[in-house]
Amino acid sequence: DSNISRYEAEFLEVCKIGSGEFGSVYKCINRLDGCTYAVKKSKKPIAGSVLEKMALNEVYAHAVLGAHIHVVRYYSAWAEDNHMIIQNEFCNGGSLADVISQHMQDGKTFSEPQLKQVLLQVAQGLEYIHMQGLVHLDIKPGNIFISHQTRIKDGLHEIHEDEESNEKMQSYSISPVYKIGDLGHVTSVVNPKVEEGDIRYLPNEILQEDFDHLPKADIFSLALSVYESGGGGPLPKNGDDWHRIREGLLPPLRHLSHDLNELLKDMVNPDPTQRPSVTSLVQHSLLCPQSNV
Ligand SMILES: Cn1cc(CCO)c2c3c(c(-c4ccccc4Cl)cc21)C(=O)NC3=O
Repeated sequence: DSNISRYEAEFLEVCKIGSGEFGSVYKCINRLDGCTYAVKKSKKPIAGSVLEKMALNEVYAHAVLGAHIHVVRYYSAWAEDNHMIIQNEFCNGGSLADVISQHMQDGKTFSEPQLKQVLLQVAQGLEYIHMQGLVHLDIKPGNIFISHQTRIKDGLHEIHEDEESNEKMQSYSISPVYKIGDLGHVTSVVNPKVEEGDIRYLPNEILQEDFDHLPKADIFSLALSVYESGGGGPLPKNGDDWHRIREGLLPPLRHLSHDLNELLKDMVNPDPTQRPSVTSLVQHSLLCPQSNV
């Protein structure tokens, strides 16, 4: 194979923005279009292995899931020098997990209107995924990315922290946009190949290998992601606390309304058929615009 790296040829690597057993993610500027992207480099998985299936799965899912404002946009993927590389939309506001750990440090938390925005926007992204006959299966704060845009006098334009012109521009920031990322566990509802997601956000039926209501597993994980964003974390990985939540016992968050606490409780109902569908969520009176100003 040619020893010129497409990664080096096409991108200027700005900095590493994440790493884990999956590989590393870099903030990169494309030399041709000048735009910023998130580029993940992972060791090329062994041919025929589960990891290879997941890596291909992720690319197939992105390809099917075209463009939706609440799903991180995919641009390209390729293999080079024994690595898999995927180029995605860069979200400049970090992940929901970053915001939660920031809140833990400075003792702050999301307000009710902000939490409703997280719930509504991620539900809209999930509705798009479910409508394609797919499920995410790893919804969690670490996979929900945030994009801040500033609206200048006329039109929208992304802020880049290194852009000194911001203060001169008459710009003001508008509310953040939440986007579902990391499609590595995405599978089809009809012919599921389930790779379990993060145990802290997983409903019990998936652990029991009951895959008859997969879309409702995403609803369960979304509820716990919002619950943790509202200060209900850190969430248990096992033990009695883990099982209590799976029995539907979710201690109410005191600074939130009874209605929002009840909605989150409905979303973690032990019986997946009793949890609201994503369509009923996005139309829920509690989440519609006039109710959360
Ligand atoms: C760790 N990390 C930090 C970020 C930036 C958040 O401000 C990030 C992104 C992505 C991803 C990502 C996740 C899974 C697969 C591929 C990618 Cl590029 C990971 C990211 C992604 O697809 N888009 C991102 O912004």
